[in-house]
Amino acid sequence: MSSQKGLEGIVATETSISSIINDQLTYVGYKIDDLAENSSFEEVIYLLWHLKMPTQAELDELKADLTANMNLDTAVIDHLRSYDLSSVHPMAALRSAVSILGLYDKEADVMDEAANQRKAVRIQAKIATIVAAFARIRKGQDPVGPKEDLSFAANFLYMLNGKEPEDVEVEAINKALILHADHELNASTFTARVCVATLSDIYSGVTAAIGALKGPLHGGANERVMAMLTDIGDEENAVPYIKEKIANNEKIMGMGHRVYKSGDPRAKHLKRMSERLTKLTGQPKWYNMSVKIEDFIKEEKGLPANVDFYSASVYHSLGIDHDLFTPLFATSRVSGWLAHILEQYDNNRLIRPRAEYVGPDTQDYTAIENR
Ligand SMILES: CC(=O)SCCNC(=O)CCNC(=O)[C@H](O)C(C)(C)COP(=O)(O)OP(=O)(O)OC[C@H]1O[C@@H](n2cnc3c(N)ncnc32)[C@H](O)[C@@H]1OP(=O)(O)O
Ligand SMILES: O=C([O-])CC(=O)C(=O)O
Repeated sequence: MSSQKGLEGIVATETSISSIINDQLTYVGYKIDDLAENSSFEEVIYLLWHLKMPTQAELDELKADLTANMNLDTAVIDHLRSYDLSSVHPMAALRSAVSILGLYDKEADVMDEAANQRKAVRIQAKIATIVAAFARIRKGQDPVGPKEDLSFAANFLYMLNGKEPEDVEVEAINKALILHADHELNASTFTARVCVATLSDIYSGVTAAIGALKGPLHGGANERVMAMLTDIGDEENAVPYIKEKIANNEKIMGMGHRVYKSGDPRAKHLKRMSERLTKLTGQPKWYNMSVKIEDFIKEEKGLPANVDFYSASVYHSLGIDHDLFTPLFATSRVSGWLAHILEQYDNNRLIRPRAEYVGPDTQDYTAIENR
């Protein structure tokens, strides 16, 4: 029995939700480029959960359902207030808060398909509110509830900032939400599937997935990209800074990908958004710096920028706190996690691989006083 480190190249499940073939990403067969240019996040949620595009009536119903479920139980808000607001990372707050949500959902352990669909709507809606509410609470502000006539993207910004966003901001967040929604068997989605394949509940699956997304080799990279750009400071410093990191064998955040070798198809959309938004905000240096890093790493190491790289300067330009970048990723990716959880329940088998044992040979037990 031999192992494949990091399960590279292992096909662990079948899915009808998304695919990466020849470096092209599709959701249910629809190209990510078409969806990013033409669709709304709510339409993509529907697509991922039902494996078909919604009619107008179906879309309207989902939108209304999401908005109606965005409000949080006061017990959950009280919980957010009880955290150490000066030090708790918003991803840790989100992970704990989603677990808490499950405690207040009477259907948490009801396993039929209709109940799971209802819980999916509640979780998708409330995650956006938790991220926004926590961000406000830690600034000493009260949480703001959703507005009925706003889209998911607009409501997220409204609940975060307490004022209605500009069209350009809504467009950017809507596109970012679409681009991050699903990605085949990435680490957090696999985590969610492993968890619910034991027939554990949907809240456990999403909580586990948030934990996996938090790490810097996965979703946590976007916050670190911005930390790196901030550290670099100006365009002239970009290449010398990166050269030094490479010389020290350090990884450059937002660069490289397990699956894509020629390039991450989502990155070009975020790159264009970054160029536009950094110009609009009068801070083109974030974009220019990013391009220098991308070109250098491509040339030097042959590695492409991944989805996390340009999302950093996009979110920064939208005035979003840097430690909210990964929670924003989670607000989108939860749609994919939920789709995969429902798919896993639908055709379940326990996920239980084997390990190649490389420890010592059989050993004799020695009583503690003789060791
Ligand atoms: C949404 C997402 O999750 S996208 C990924 C977000 N994460 C990041 O951006 C973190 C930085 N990137 C990385 O750590 C990696 O590229 C990963 C984790 C994304 C994929 O990694 P893997 O497929 O496991 O490749 P692995 O880490 O084994 O790297 C292979 C080689 O490329 C190098 N490499 C990979 N990524 C980078 C990087 N970002 N910077 C510098 N070198 C890198 C490694 O050092 C290694 O070199 P070696 O063979 O000489 O030792
Ligand atoms: O798929 C992966 O390995 C990581 C990634 O890009 C994502 O989750 O979007």
